Amino acid sequence: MRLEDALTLVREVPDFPEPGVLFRDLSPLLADADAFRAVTDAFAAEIPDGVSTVVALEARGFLFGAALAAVHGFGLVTVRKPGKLPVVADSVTYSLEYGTATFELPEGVVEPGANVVIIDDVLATGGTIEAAAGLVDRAGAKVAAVAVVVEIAALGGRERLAGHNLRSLLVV
Ligand SMILES: O=P(O)(O)OC[C@H]1O[C@H](OP(=O)(O)OP(=O)(O)O)[C@H](O)[C@@H]1O
Ligand SMILES: Nc1ncnc2[nH]cnc12
Repeated sequence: MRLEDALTLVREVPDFPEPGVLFRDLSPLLADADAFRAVTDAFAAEIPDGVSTVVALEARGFLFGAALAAVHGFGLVTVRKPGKLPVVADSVTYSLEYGTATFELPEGVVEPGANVVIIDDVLATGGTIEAAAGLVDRAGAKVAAVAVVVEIAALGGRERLAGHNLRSLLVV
């Protein structure tokens, strides 16, 4: 399936999870095997040479990050919401379009000096990815690229992540 056809499966849901938010729901895209594969392959084409590791962000970033890592041969690091990891290297609290959250990085899985790519489903304000990039940076690794399926341009995430190599498959 062509990437542009796969991306037509992103669904818009008004007023979720709170009034005023237009939620971009990737469930229909994930449910279509050809579309999911097209997105996974499109991500792979965006990864710079020298990247060893995919850093995937809980929860929806896990889906795309794990598929990319498994199909295209990268290690996978999961950045998790609090209370899930038995051994935590570092944590950060951040705000996103509709609230605040905390991320934790597992101990001993980000190699200092490694080149990593951060994968998530949606870039909105950029708070989530900025927080994850901070964890990677403090672990001594390099964020070689950041890639998302959907970038919501009006929310300014790209500006907030200035200086990062940001790749978006769909800008809305
Ligand atoms: O650019 P931002 O304004 O930071 O928002 C983007 C983040 O919001 C969503 O995650 P959410 O925390 O809702 O969690 P989920 O993936 O666990 O559903 C989405 O998956 C991104 O991670
Ligand atoms: N509008 C939105 N749709 C889906 N995920 C989001 N994360 C933050 N804002 C979002």
